[in-house]
Amino acid sequence: MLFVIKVGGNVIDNPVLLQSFLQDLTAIQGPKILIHGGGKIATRIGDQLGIESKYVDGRRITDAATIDVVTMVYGGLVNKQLVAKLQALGCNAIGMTGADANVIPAVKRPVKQIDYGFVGDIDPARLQVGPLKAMLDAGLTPVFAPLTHDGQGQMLNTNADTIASSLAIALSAHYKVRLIYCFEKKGVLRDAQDDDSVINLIDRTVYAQLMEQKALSDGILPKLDNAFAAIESGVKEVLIGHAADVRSNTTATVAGTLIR
Ligand SMILES: Nc1ncnc2c1ncn2[C@@H]1O[C@H](COP(=O)(O)OP(=O)(O)O)[C@@H](O)[C@H]1O
Ligand SMILES: CC(=O)N[C@@H](CCC(=O)OP(=O)(O)O)C(=O)O
Repeated sequence: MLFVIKVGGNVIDNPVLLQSFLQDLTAIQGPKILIHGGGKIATRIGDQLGIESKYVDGRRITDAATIDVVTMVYGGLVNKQLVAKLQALGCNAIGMTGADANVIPAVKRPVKQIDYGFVGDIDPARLQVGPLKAMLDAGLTPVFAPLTHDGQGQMLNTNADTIASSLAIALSAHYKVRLIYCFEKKGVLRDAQDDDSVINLIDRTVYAQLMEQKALSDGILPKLDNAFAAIESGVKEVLIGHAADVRSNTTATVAGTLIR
């Protein structure tokens, strides 16, 4: 079993939670890949540089100044700090973006009503997973920043949840894959205000009901869309849960929300 594990910006921003998450990750035996976000950190550093973050429907508009900020923050600061912390724990991590070894080629999102700027859309069928297999065979743990490239020298910003599901889909041709989304809630909640209202299982029918009840908003929506894309494209298991539950989520006794 290959574990493809995504950790969000709210966990990365919490030093205590992050450290115990990285310890748990290190303890997971067998091949694993980490994908990290960091949207909140990019916003904070952008503010410090006088580059304001702009969003449409909760999605970042990545103009020329912003792609430089996110390349520095995701590909540099966050990625290298995670790699260094994992190395300190004895996990042989190797930092990656989608440009490295050409693992994730992307196309700049076409401009329709909204110009998202330098945002990359991915086709999982175009991913080059050969170099990743070689890294995993060598005992390395790839750590991906949410960045891709257009093959013509331009870096692109891609949502970390989407990178995780695309990698999971592409690797499912070679491994039995469990995709685990780790964030700061115990799973998908029936009531976003009640941290204990975790829904154990979500299928398309339940998803439609939750949408109708307006129980879902913000960042949980792309997470669920990406989770369904994965489960419908060859990924064996998809889980959404708390970062503190990552170890049990690699066993048979899962905590959080199972997607089916
Ligand atoms: N029903 C729900 N269950 C869980 N989270 C929800 C729900 N509705 C809205 N959310 C929000 O979605 C957020 C998760 O998305 P996001 O912040 O993008 O996570 P990450 O950075 O880990 O990818 C949660 O922090 C929560 O505020
Ligand atoms: C295009 C796009 O949405 N890119 C995201 C990438 C970071 C991310 O996904 O971070 P979290 O997982 O912490 O939310 C952004 O710049 O916000």
